[in-house]
Amino acid sequence: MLVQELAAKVQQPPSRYVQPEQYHPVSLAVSAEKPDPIPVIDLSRLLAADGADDEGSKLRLALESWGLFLVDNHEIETSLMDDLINASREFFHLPLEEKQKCSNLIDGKHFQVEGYGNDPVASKDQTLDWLDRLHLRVEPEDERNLVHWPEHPKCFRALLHQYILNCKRIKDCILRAMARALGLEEDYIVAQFSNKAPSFARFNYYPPCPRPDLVFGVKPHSDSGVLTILLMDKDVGGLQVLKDGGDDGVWYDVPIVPGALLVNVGDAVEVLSNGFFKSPVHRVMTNQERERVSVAMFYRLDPEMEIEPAAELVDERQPKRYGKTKSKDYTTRLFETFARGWGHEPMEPSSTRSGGPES
Ligand SMILES: O=C(O)CCC(=O)C(=O)O
Ligand SMILES: [Fe+2]
Repeated sequence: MLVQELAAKVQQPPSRYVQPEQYHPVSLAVSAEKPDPIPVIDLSRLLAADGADDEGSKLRLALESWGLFLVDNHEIETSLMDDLINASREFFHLPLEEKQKCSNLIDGKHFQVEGYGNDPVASKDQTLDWLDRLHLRVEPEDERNLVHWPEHPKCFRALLHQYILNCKRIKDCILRAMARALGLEEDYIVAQFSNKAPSFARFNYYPPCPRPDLVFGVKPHSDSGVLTILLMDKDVGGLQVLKDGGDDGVWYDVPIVPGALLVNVGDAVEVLSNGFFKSPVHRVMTNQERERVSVAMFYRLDPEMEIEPAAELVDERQPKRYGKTKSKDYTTRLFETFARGWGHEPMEPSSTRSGGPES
């Protein structure tokens, strides 16, 4: 059942949405105090940077400590971001029959990654998250499956297309700056993308939830790909990031900064950087009164591509922390661990990490 329909009916979340006690959203430490605030990086200054100046070192520090940062001065018009969020909200507010035209179920039964509906469910023991989604493969452009792209609101497709073009530009700038910050050749990360590398737009819709103390909007996970660019609801927060990993980690609210986008690295960058850059564990809290909408752009490598730490970042002092893995094997492990309840496992040498609801 769609969470939106459920939310309109029930006073209490059904047991399938209630987290086991040890994972209750409130039983984990949350801190409003930030050791160092999540940085806001100015993209135009980053572009001009040569890696040694302020913005480049700010980026490096952000990715070593948080694994994420906010970015402004990115040249996406505020009106485009607002219109896309509004069009997404409008889509989720359409009658069910209209939304079902984009359904992610084939013949009403078999789940496929693209389309509108629930997140995939791997087992009957899986605790479910309080959200619905519209998931679209947006690149390569000639492989777009327009049957899943909403026809209403009328502006939706054009806005999304415009937004994708802008995000691609931002993604490439950031990946180049990241390579510079790691001391690698500027195109090192960009060159890992083949023209078959897929990217996805994921529209998340979180209806109000009667028990934010028991239910997650999205349970803790890390994103498996290379980079995620997130456009957040301007009015309703909920995203939190875990600092310093492991059981002793502390959760911090990601602030809403008007006009800024959130960028986080995924597991693939953690591997390529030999662990210098962290793929952050994050989660989404629900809200009792207000719905929330977000749009995530996920950039992934070609599923057949093998990745491993850059040779330049491995030496006697910094031994290789991850083995060689096929990109698509992340996707498989991602979904298995996420379904088990905690979409992240402590890193071990030569193992891969996994997480992320983006499958
Ligand atoms: O809605 C958000 O703020 C984040 C969602 C998220 O983490 C994801 O879609 O992977
Ligand atoms: Fe995520």
